[in-house]
Amino acid sequence: MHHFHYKNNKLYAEGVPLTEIAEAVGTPCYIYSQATLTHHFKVFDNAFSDVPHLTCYSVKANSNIALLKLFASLGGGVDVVSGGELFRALKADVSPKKIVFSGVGKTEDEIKMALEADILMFNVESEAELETIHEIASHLGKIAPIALRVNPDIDPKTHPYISTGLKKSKFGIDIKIAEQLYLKANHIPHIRVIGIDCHIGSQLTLLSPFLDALERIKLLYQKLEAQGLKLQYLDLGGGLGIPYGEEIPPHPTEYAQAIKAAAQDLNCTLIFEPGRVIVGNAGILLTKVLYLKQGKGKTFIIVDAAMNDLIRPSLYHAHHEIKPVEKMERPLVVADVVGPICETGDFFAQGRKMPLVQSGDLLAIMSAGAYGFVMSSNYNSRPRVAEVLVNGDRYQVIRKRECYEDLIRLEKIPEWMA
Ligand SMILES: Cc1ncc(COP(=O)(O)O)c(C=O)c1O
Ligand SMILES: N[C@@H](CCCC[NH3+])C(=O)O
Repeated sequence: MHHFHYKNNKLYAEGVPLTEIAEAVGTPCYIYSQATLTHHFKVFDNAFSDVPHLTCYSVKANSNIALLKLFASLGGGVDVVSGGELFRALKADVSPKKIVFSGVGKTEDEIKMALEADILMFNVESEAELETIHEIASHLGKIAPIALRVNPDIDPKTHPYISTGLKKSKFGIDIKIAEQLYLKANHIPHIRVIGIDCHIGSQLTLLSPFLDALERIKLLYQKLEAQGLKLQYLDLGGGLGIPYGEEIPPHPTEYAQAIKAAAQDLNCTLIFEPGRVIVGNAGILLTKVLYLKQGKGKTFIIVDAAMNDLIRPSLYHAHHEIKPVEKMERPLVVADVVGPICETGDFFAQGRKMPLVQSGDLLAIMSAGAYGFVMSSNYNSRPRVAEVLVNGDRYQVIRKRECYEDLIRLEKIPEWMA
């Protein structure tokens, strides 16, 4: 379904021309399609509708509270990795019993907050963390529901920065020692062992690493069951990739069929933590061309968005399609699309065939709904941009553009300098 589409050579988000949003809200800004968000969530969730499951949207991909509210209204839970994400989820009225808490470095305050909220479970990533959770739970007179996040040592065949399920990575508990830790955890008074979890990486474009990981997890699950430890939840994390350019990742229904077939002999509730596959292609970053500049043997298209707004190209050399908001007869050039920041790494595309745009033209940087706004910063003291949600013919700003005052609001000049 294409909710970002051309009509009369103009790019629309659902029923709204992007030129209209640019005029009213200004650029740069993020624009999300509610129809796409809803469709992606439903396609994923419905693919598992014939088995007990819970879709826990991974908040880190895009944490805007309006989006969390939307997924909660569709019956979703969430996967959080910090107190801040938990706070947002609770504000968005996500049911605490649909919240899982992952992450290698949960602080005491975060653990306390999650215990007080009565979340579904902690995905525990080390023995030391398990002990801390136990200590805090016993202070509070609570029982902490947990799963161990097991590292199955599988190569997800994705970018090294977003691979998490290899033995050498910081994530999860080595599958070789997980069994012992399970048996130990099962006897800790303020801990209730209810699940098993793994997450091997992000932007996976093959099914096989998911299935290889599941095979290993399944073996451990069955070993534990044989020893009388029956786990109620099997959390397979997130990671399903999306097409940014040429790649063709498995469709969620294909993914679901393969997982369901492999897990059919396990009598448990499946949990998923999809992020990118739900929001990635439901958002764009709208930007305006500021200047054209002829470099040595190449053209620079300088736009008003920068790496502080969308860091994926700079950080991972990630590919994002860049489309003109108004299609015109223009010759093609090979260009670098760059931002105003004082870093050579501040680019959205390098050596890309682009229409020879002019100053004032609008461009849409596609597939920017996941790990876009959430990874933005104030580098170069650039206010963070607005986020806009489109719903049919309507749209609304769901996060205002920051102003210069916002940039210094939390800062203080020491008294001795006054
Ligand atoms: C524990 C965990 N769950 C879920 C996700 C979501 O991943 P994705 O956005 O690739 O679906 C991540 C990010 O990789 C993660 O670290
Ligand atoms: N930030 C990464 C994904 C990280 C996944 C987090 N576990 C990206 O933009 O692709």
